[in-house]
Amino acid sequence: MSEIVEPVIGLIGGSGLYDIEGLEDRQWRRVATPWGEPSDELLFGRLAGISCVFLPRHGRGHPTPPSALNFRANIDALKRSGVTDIISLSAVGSLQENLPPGHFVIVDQFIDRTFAREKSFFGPGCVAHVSLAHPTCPRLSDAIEASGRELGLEMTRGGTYLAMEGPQFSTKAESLLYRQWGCHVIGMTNMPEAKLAREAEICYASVAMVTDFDCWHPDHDHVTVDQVVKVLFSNADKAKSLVKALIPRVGVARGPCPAGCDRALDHALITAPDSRDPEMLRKLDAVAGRILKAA
Ligand SMILES: CSC[C@H]1O[C@H](OP(=O)(O)O)[C@H](O)[C@@H]1O
Ligand SMILES: Nc1ncnc2[nH]cnc12
Repeated sequence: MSEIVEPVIGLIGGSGLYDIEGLEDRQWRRVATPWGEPSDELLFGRLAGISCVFLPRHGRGHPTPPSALNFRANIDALKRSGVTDIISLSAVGSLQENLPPGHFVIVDQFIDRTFAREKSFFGPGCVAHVSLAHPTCPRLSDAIEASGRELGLEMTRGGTYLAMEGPQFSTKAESLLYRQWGCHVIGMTNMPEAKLAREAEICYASVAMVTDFDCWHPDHDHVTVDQVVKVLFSNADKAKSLVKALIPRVGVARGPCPAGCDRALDHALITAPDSRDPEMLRKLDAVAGRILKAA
């Protein structure tokens, strides 16, 4: 693959981010998927002439908790809409002293402790195993870092996001354990989102915006939603500036992803062509269309 691609940027807005300002030709549209309903309609528009698609992760008004999110429908809907790059914007708790509320972390690793979610597009009738050694896209993360530095945001490049099931926040014992594991931030949503983006061959990067110190810190109150929401709004303003700066940087026509995110399925399918379930293949039309059409 050597062609030049015009990126279509997908933005997944987490808690506190239910809209994107400054989009031209804005249109909220329902996108149907074989995996069910996404969290909400998708907002289509252009920013600096670049095509963007925004999805509020929990829906407008935040009706949907983390465990009830249809992650497969969300990622499929973005893929089906032509999205090449996903920037996830998320509220997180901090597990490190040097990452205070208001700080942004460009996540590069995850530990997935979620257990009540559909985590793959593949399954009986079409089995695939993609690599997740490096679950985020370095090219996209470079662009986020450059834009964040330009804006003077307090930002750290690299960090491990502990994905918990929720909806309750962690116990102190859990929080201390995750610190021992070397995790930097904790949230409830980036998994299986990042896994599914990889299966769908979409570059994925995550901006984790710290709202609290979870419950491990001896000098801070334990996390509450009130406390999170207080910080959320100032984080959301910074996130909106970041997005505005970032889109022209990510949106330039470019070649294939140097890390291979856009070719993740090249060596992942193991089910022999004549053992594949046609119904399953139909559902995979958007996610794995590139590779299935070539087969
Ligand atoms: C309102 S605090 C807990 C909530 O916020 C985070 O969600 P998101 O990543 O969509 O910003 C966290 O993971 C929880 O779902
Ligand atoms: N402390 C925390 N734990 C899990 N998810 C969060 N989102 C924001 N703060 C959080």
